[in-house]
Amino acid sequence: ASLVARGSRSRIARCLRPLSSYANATTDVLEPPPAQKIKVALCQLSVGADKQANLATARSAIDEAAGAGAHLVVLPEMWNCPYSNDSFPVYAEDLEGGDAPSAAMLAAAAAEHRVVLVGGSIPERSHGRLYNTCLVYGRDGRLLGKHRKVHLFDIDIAGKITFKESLTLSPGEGLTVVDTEVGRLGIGICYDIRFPELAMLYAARGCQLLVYPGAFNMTTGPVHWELLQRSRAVDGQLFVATCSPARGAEGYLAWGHSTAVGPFAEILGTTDEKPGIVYADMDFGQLAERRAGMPLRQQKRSDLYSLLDLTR
Ligand SMILES: O=C(O)CCC(=O)C(=O)O
Repeated sequence: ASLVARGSRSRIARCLRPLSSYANATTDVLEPPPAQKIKVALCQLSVGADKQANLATARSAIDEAAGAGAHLVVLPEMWNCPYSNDSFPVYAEDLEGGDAPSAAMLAAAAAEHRVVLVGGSIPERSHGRLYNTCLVYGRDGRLLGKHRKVHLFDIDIAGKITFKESLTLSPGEGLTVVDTEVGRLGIGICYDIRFPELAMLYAARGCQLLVYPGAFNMTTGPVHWELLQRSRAVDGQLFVATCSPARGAEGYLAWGHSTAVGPFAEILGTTDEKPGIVYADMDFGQLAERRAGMPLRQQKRSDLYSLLDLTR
């Protein structure tokens, strides 16, 4: 009953559908939009306690990236606030409530520079709950998509790192595929990258590039960050981009290493832990080439296994 009260009625109803009714849900692979060649900028930003300063830092990075000819600009996870459960409620913005300076800055910057902007993530307040939310803007500054992190970062690795986003945040309830002027994007936030089914559903829906704003840490970053990106790219035969905050001197220490990966798992651009912008050229025409050379989609044994898209 409490679940229903929290607004999950439709989700429960969906779960009660007989499995057989999903049978064809993921076999219909959507064709991607026409292939484009784009320049992507991943802005690895310094983030501190001063929200105004964080906004100014983000704005000047977008300006710089656009000035360098980027068509798609990406910001990090939680770029307007320190990454901590104490900070999320304090820095959160109500996107429908009219007082959302971070969102306003993103919309204005996208429109002014005529770039597609994947605005990292910020804490969002909505109807008494908090979400870790990514806003995607088109070249006219219009909001094209909103992804609320669906897999919350709740881990406890003894003696290394404990974090529990669910203490303050609620999970999103949907997948986010966004058709933009630069191509079809699938959006995930940080921990979402650990779930291959999400990425494979995005691939099935014709996404050309998966974008994950993220802030891995000093324990999982060195071992998993690049591995996960290259895995998602090679499984889905598509492009992957991640964007992290730069590493600060205290508090949550982000791994950094914002990276762009091609559909053969090749690293197209990466960096260390310091602030900076990573540029990568992506030719979405390569997707057809890679998929023709290694026709994994046709070779799948759908008679033995399949991925169910429960959102359809
Ligand atoms: O998956 C990890 O190791 C890190 C994830 C994370 O930092 C996050 O989801 O914010």
